[in-house]
Amino acid sequence: MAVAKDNKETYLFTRVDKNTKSLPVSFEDWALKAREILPDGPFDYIIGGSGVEETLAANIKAFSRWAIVPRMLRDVTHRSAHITLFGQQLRTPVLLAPVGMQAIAHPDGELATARAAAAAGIPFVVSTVSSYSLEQIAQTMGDAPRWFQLYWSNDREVSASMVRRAEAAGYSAIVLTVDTIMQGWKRRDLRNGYSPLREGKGLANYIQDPVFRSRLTEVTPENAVEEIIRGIYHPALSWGDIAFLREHTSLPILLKGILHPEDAKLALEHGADGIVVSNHGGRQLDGAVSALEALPGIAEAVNGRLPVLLDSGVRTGSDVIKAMALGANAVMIGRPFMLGLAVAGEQGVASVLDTLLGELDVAMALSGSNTVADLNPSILVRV
Ligand SMILES: Cc1cc2nc3c(=O)[nH]c(=O)nc-3n(C[C@H](O)[C@H](O)[C@H](O)COP(=O)(O)O)c2cc1C
Ligand SMILES: O=C(O)C(=O)c1ccccc1
Repeated sequence: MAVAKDNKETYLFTRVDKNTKSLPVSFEDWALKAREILPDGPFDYIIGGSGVEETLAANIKAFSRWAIVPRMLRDVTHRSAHITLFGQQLRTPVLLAPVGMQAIAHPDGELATARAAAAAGIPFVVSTVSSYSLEQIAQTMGDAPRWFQLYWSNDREVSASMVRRAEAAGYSAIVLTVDTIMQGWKRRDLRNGYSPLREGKGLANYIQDPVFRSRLTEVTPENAVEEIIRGIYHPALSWGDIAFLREHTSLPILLKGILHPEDAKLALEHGADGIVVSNHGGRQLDGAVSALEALPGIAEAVNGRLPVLLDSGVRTGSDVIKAMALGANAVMIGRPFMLGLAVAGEQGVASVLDTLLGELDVAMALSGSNTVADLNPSILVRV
């Protein structure tokens, strides 16, 4: 078959012409490979959810309850999935969710993820509990887009200091995670006796922080772990704390972990610039509503007044389309890229992204969608 090299429409054919056998092409296949490579502790930590993993399963099932009703004969030659988010032009509506302690998957951890994200032009949301410091990660990314995820600290000055550092290092938004005021109940980790935080895999940002350091009598990994654990679980977090954060940064602030439409309205009232509809990938409150089920009610409550992102269960290009059609302005993925990282480092993350974006492009074409504006409820049916 004659196949033009740079022709987008022949994406799949050119791909099949290449050797596609070397790396997995689905979430399930990446998970099988990662299972072979990783010890039980890290594998279960990454793949697992809380409780009986009801919400973890619900996140996936929710996507099957919607079907795309494709439109035909719409000339999709010049389609594009680009979006504008906080003034930033992005070629796709996909971001890498904040995932902490990435050295448990691969020794290069966030540095590998950052390089793959930068190469793909996809924003990387760097976690507070990353294995490399936010400055080191920024250095590998040049001008590529990056956001910083904040875990609130009991010691507000530590939070303020981290946000200042993120701003100085070229991060362009702050994602405050509000669903992790304590750790979810994770049976797998209890069974394995595994705590990557305790093992010191998430210290980098703290150890580098001048305010945090000033709180320790002696800066040792052991002391740092104890101090982090004292500070990171913060059941007293309340709407009043958003004002403090607002005073300490001029960057857009997103609240991650919103599931109730009333909380979406409160986020607006308290000056948030965006929200992430998320149940933390089914890792926090088991039995919680799936993110996709929560989305339409939240989109309605927000009514276009601020960007709504979604994560938890996005696995395929069609999933991206469904979330966008139900009101998301962008989506984030967590476990999919972590499995790629575990199996093949930077190349693995790059491959996961390449597959997802390829699927999204084909799904846009076959659903008759030229731009993200075509991704609206008129192309979905509840099944
Ligand atoms: C291993 C792991 C670590 C995570 N660490 C963080 C974190 O540090 N901060 C945060 O806000 N969310 C964290 N999350 C949640 C993700 O940001 C995201 O909400 C979730 O992975 C999305 O669901 P998905 O894995 O089904 O794509 C973590 C998720 C995983 C799997
Ligand atoms: O594992 C997680 O999902 C997570 O978000 C987290 C929270 C606190 C410390 C380390 C990771």
